[in-house]
Amino acid sequence: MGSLQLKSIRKAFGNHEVLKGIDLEVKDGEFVIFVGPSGCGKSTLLRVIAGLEDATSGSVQIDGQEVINTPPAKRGIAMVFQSYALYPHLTVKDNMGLGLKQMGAPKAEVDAKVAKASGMLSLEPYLARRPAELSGGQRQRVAIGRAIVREPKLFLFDEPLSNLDAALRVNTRLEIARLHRSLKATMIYVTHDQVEAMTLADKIVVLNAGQIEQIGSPMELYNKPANTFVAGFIGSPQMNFIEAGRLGDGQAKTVGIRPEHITLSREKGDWKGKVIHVEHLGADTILYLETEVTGLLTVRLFGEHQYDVDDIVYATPDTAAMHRFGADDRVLR
Ligand SMILES: Nc1ncnc2c1ncn2[C@@H]1O[C@H](COP(=O)(O)OP(=O)(O)OP(=O)(O)O)[C@@H](O)[C@H]1O
Repeated sequence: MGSLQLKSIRKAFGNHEVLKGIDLEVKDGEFVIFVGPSGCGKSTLLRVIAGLEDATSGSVQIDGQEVINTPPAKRGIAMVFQSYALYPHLTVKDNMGLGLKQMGAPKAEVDAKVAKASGMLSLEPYLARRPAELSGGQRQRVAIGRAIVREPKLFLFDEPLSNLDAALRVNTRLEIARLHRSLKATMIYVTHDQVEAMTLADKIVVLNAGQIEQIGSPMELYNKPANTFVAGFIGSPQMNFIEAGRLGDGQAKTVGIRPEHITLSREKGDWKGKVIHVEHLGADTILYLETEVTGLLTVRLFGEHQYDVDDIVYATPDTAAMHRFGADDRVLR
């Protein structure tokens, strides 16, 4: 079991209120990811859940039990940090088993659980090494293994892949997804990386300036953003925002259209413009246009295209995929 309930969590450092009333329900077995711009309070919220930071007010319940006054070690959680936080003088095996050993578990149990976790993470060849003799990816797997060995109710990950190179990030991401499936554990994960959030999460929590902007599955946030903040934050390249009046829409303030929901033609279309930059990414091409109606417009075309800087083109949006936002920046349905 590992459900989590946060009620009205507030946290201030001096006069600076970093969390402004967070309410959140995480079900047993869910994978929940916190995203948001730098400084919005993601890590602070994770640390409040872990008990590494005291909330100024509010309630944290794990499996229905209030833990706000419970020390971190007694909350039944395990945290994996970006910096691995391994003991340099201990071997991989001892790093992984230390938590259980300190809790007084018998040696045979510690050995069995370390063997099982190291099997899941393909760490068997490295058990006798010390952290300095491992690559970054291997160290992060040891940190994850150490969390698994403790069989926590909740796994908390604070940007665990940020120190890894691109290829290793992908591998380790797959490994975390696989672990989540096999352990059926509750995981809460902080990241800057959109791809990680979209691919790993059952539920994404978008935070902004200490408040939740929207909670939803990755595709809900992509297809039905509640406001311009979420619309602009989820999706890369970013959604285009156009002043609604320019499109003759008197009711909305802003119209949003994703770069992949626009087609281009050299002959005809809705918005005439000039190509100002082209990015060939292999599987797709990103074009930046300047059009009279929309101003700067980003267009994403699948495959390779022969458009060049200074070409005159016509862009046509898929009107069914447009998002309309009102004066308060909330979506109009
Ligand atoms: N111990 C502290 N003392 C004072 N201010 C703090 C402390 N820890 C965090 N803050 C401030 O709280 C705010 C939120 O920080 P937090 O680390 O939670 O953000 P974040 O969303 O995780 O950012 P990033 O993505 O850059 O890691 C920031 O303005 C930060 O400067």
